[in-house]
Amino acid sequence: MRIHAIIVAAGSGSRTGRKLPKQFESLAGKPVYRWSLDTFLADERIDTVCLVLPAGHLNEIRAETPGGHRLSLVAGGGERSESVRSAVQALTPADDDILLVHDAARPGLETDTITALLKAMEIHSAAAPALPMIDALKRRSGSTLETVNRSDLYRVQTPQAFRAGVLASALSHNGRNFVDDLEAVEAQGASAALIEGSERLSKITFASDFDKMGEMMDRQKTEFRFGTGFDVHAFEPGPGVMLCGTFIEHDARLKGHSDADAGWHALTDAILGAVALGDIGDHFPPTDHRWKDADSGVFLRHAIELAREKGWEVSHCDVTLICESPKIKPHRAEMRRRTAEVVGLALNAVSIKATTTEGLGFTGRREGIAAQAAATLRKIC
Ligand SMILES: Nc1ccn([C@@H]2O[C@H](COP(=O)(O)OP(=O)(O)OP(=O)(O)O)[C@@H](O)[C@H]2O)c(=O)n1
Ligand SMILES: C[C@](O)(CO)[C@H](O)COP(=O)(O)O
Repeated sequence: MRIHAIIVAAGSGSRTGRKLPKQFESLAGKPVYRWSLDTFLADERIDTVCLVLPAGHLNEIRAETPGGHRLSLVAGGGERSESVRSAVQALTPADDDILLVHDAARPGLETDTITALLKAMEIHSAAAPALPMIDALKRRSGSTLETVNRSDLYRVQTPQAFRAGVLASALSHNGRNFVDDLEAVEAQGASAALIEGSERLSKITFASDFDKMGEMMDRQKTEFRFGTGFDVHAFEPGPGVMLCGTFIEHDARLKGHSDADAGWHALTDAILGAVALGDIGDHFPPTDHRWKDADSGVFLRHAIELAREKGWEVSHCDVTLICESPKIKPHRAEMRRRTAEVVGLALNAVSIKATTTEGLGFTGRREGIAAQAAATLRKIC
């Protein structure tokens, strides 16, 4: 089963009263159509994206749109339903594939909506985001008004999700233009779910909608992740230990392939854990001679760089060192300073703590040191 996104962007946007079709106007830094295109392309669950354009814009948009083999561009028709038909024909999906049909004029698409639609599609053959009616509804009849019961009425948005076989047959058996794609399958009695829509998903229809939508797109969303790490190193004879980038004179050193800095190893794992990129051993195997006696700052910086490549920044960390000796407190300020420097954080976002295990276990018997760490990472979406 494959998942295909169709973005219809072949309309003329006549109701805006502007010359350029609304989907090509710039909004909060990029063309309107690019917002949902980028959201679909960034989503690894989506196998292919089909962007439907006015025939006259195909070459220009092809030149300025990245997307590789997952993106195809198709010429649309005179009505919205014709544009959807062109995309379905070009994609040739299998009957049980999922199609997500979306208006380019709704730039505020978020991944959460795609997730909710795909969940609904586990039991339904169609699904769409919808909002309840919040204003009173009236029907005019001559000079009098009649109140309409709004309890079962909804404003339906896009993307609208379908089993491809259901939508393809509904569109091919009826050549007319539908208000939306759900209308095409409603006549066939398909089971349809409504998931929670949002104001951010509103459509740009009139010129006045640009300002409202631009403000919403400017309001960026911050996503947070939290990771944890744990590490242990045994003592062996030596002049002292390296912990959180700080050398502490002691009657033993920590045994390890690298400098055995258990504090920074736990922190490295917390960062890798937050972004689900495996663990320190995957990236720096103890069998690799390059890491013999290595400064653990190299591991920490590498984890931060890997997270950064995926758009994540470390915003806080908290390390707990577990040992009877050496005493950590006199070195805590230096450990925080070194950690803040390497991770690129303000001092007040770096916590280093220490505890004993009250003489119990291997740390209590002074056989080694354990460390655990937590890290918060944030991403501006
Ligand atoms: N022949 C058409 C008509 C519309 N659409 C797309 O369908 C979406 C929703 O339609 P609507 O808001 O009605 O767009 P327009 O038809 O362009 O607007 P207008 O009715 O004001 O001309 C838009 O992304 C639009 O580009 C399309 O791909 N092909
Ligand atoms: C497809 C649609 O956006 C779903 O809400 C809506 O039906 C389009 O209507 P319009 O009259 O073409 O704007």
